[in-house]
Amino acid sequence: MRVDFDAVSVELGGREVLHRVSLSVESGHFVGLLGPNGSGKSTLLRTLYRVRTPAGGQVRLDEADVLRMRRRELARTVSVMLQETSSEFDLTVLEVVLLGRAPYHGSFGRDTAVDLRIAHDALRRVGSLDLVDRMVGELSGGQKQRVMLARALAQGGPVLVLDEPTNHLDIAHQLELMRIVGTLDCTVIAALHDLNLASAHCDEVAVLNDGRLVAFGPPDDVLTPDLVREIFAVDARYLPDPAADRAVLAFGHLDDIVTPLPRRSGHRPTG
Ligand SMILES: Nc1ncnc2c1ncn2[C@@H]1O[C@H](COP(=O)(O)OP(=O)(O)OP(=O)(O)O)[C@@H](O)[C@H]1O
Repeated sequence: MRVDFDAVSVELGGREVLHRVSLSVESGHFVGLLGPNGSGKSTLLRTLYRVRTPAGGQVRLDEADVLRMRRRELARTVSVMLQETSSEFDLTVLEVVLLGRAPYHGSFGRDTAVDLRIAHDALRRVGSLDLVDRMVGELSGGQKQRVMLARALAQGGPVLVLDEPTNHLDIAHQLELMRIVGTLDCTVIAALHDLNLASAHCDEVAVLNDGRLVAFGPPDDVLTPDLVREIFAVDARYLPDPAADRAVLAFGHLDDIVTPLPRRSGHRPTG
């Protein structure tokens, strides 16, 4: 399913936090949404699952305006990996993952055998089936995050939205999450902070700065050292990674470049 943000503007607290953002995500593509803190990534994602209503512009799923879709239809179409909230602390892992099946039930619907199978499958895919009977409130940050991915997978829509999905994960689970997401047969939009992770796994990246879209395209075209320097205010350069047959971004403080640190005589190499 194709996702179109068409000149989307959002006002919050009397301030325009998104300014006419236009972005088209092709069906089946994995797009990384990048940008400094406060640049508007979460707000843009929220317009897609209708937690924020644009002051101007339109968000479309194929040709459908999300504001005109029925809530249940939207929930069956856009799966969202949320951060867990305190309301889930008293539920078991299985109960939380089954919440992803709610859009498929009537008001008093019960979980079916199919729902249970889908929930168990989702937990197996994220490597968390062993947690199935644990209370969510007792889990570590990374364990909770994998459970929330399982819930989004159980939701099963053709569009998947992830907001900083890897911030609690150790490096192995970061790579695993990106691998799982990359193999899904759906359109994925993920707010990410790790530029190398985005570069290695996304088809395209979109860069926001101060509520405006400043670049969109394949990661290698977009994430130039100049762009990274300008938008993220850090020094950036590519270093070869022969094992992966690609280059990776390395970062440093801009100040270190402008004003090199004085050499400390005690640490001079000998010999
Ligand atoms: N409820 C709100 N009321 C007023 N301003 C808000 C509200 N929510 C967010 N903002 C502001 O909107 C701007 C964009 O916030 P948003 O959370 O979308 O950024 P982000 O790029 O996701 O940031 P981060 O990387 O820190 O998660 C920020 O300046 C933020 O302070």
